[in-house]
Amino acid sequence: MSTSPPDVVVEPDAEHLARAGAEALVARLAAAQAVHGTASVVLTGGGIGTAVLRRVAELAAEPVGETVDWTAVHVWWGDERFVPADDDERNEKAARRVLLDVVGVPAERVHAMPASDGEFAEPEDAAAWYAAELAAAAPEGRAVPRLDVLLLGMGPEGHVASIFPETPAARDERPVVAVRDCPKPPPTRVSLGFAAINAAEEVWLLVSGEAKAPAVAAALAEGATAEQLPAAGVHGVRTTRWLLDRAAAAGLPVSPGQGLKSVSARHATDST
Ligand SMILES: O=C1O[C@H](COP(=O)(O)O)[C@@H](O)[C@H](O)[C@H]1O
Repeated sequence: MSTSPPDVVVEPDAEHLARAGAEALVARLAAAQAVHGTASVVLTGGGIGTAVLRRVAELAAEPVGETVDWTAVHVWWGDERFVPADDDERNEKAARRVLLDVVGVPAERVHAMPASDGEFAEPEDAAAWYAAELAAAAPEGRAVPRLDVLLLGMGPEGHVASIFPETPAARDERPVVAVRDCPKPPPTRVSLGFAAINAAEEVWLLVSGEAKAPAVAAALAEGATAEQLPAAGVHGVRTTRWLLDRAAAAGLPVSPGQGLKSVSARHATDST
């Protein structure tokens, strides 16, 4: 499938990145609601991903944030740690605390991945259930519903969601996969696979810090396969956007504006 080249947005530091990401997300959700009545977002865990959600919650109290009707937003997750529901490692727990409970997304629109102390004892069963949830929300014959924005963090080795390099998840063609023996703790997880991630309208990778600069550069260069470097294997149907701070962008071969397509998040507009 041919996809347009990624946009690359570089902000001075993590704080500006979180602010820019939050502003862009609010604008995107508002635009999707203007067209469809509802919007859908796929959340990520991680440091900068959670910082963006915190900034979105702060924006919600400002006029610009009021452009989103949070009762009409569907929330999904890109990956989750298969631990008890109240474990601090849960991506869901952080998202609820910093954003969802603050802005009041209705429970029926919050599509959390199962926890290990819930209905399913095995992550494979949890993954199959989440795949069925996605399919139930999708149009006939499709595996996933319209996902307006899918947020991803990235690890220093290039993992996205819980797809780690050279692991079974990186070779799995199912929309949702169970992850065991994850190189980063906790070891048991559930993750969207490439098939679901790459069905999203827009995929935004939020990356901060110099430790991630080599993987950012490798993912944006030609050559790496998705199995070797999962971040290189993700893209949106319409848009793929890398939101970086200067430290994470340090390994890019050319500075934005001199070869890479560079846009300001503030000016990222919806063309739905
Ligand atoms: O384990 C995970 O890590 C990534 C990146 O986290 P970060 O703290 O290095 O930004 C995150 O995107 C993913 O959702 C999470 O489960």
